[in-house]
Amino acid sequence: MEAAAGLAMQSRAVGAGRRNGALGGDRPARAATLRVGGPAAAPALRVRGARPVAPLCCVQTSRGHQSLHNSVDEALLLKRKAEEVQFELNGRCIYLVGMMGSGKSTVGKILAEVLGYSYFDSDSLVEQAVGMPSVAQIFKVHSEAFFRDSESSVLRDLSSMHRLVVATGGGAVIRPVNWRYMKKGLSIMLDVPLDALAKRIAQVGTASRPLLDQPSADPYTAAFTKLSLLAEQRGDAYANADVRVSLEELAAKKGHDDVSQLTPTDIAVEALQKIKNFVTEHSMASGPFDDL
Ligand SMILES: Nc1ncnc2c1ncn2[C@@H]1O[C@H](COP(=O)(O)OP(=O)(O)OP(=O)(O)O)[C@@H](O)[C@H]1O
Ligand SMILES: O=C(O)C1=C[C@@H](O)[C@@H](O)[C@H](O)C1
Ligand SMILES: [Mg+2]
Repeated sequence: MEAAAGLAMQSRAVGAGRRNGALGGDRPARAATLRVGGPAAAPALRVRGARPVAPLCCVQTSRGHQSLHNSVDEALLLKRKAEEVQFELNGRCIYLVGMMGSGKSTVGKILAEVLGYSYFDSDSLVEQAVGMPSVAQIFKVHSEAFFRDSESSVLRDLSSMHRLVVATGGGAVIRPVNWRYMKKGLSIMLDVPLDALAKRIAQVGTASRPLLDQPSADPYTAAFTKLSLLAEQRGDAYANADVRVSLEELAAKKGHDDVSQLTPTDIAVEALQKIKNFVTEHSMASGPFDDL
């Protein structure tokens, strides 16, 4: 099925083409072939506690001081990591994969902003292609199989472009053909403990996530039970990702008791570090990472 064949995309330029990388890394996303109707504007880069930066003399309490410094430090670290990886990334797209609620959209927007890439959410693109307001409705009116076909078409179309960060649907990993598309770029798996995922999802309810929506159970239990099953079924598929960011490992490295103490910026910084390691190893093993 070709629900997305007429996919109309306008690359929402989150600073696309704004930053320069060498080796053609400043190539703008090729949006001409695709027009996304009603693109969601990416929010400006948000770092925990960051506000329009007031002069330090205006910061009154020591806590405020601390928070401002933390925010500035985090933002600078993020920027430096992005600069380190930009050259070697060479315009290659980044695909975020992971379970529902793992932070693909949140981290994806930060990465797009700091790398000067455009950000897309594949679920939103499917909704636009099909002409329905939600994935839940597509599942209900059509079927999961119909949604999956459309998702593959969207990923195929995106795979011909450059300088994109794509937050994929949680189940995009299950189809081998999708990996053929995503392997044209670099994939990052966000590995989040199931308990943390279920808590995040329970906060907003399960209605927007048709695979988790079981009216008989409370949202946490419904999410946790189904996510456990999906994690077991999809473990191998997620392992195809080039890079894995484990929140448990990152929290331990930073001396936190719990993954909830990690900010999206912490996770984005770690993702950039892992990307850097991957492209460096890849270049050393098989020549420059520039076979776009
Ligand atoms: N590091 C984090 N710590 C705490 N909450 C987070 C973190 N990252 C994201 N969240 C929250 O978790 C929820 C899910 O995040 P997000 O939408 O980014 O995940 P996703 O993987 O894109 O999910 P979806 O399955 O809807 O596509 C959101 O409410 C978001 O604000
Ligand atoms: O994990 C999944 O299978 C899904 C995740 C969401 O992002 C949507 O793509 C849809 O609800 C299916
Ligand atoms: Mg998302």
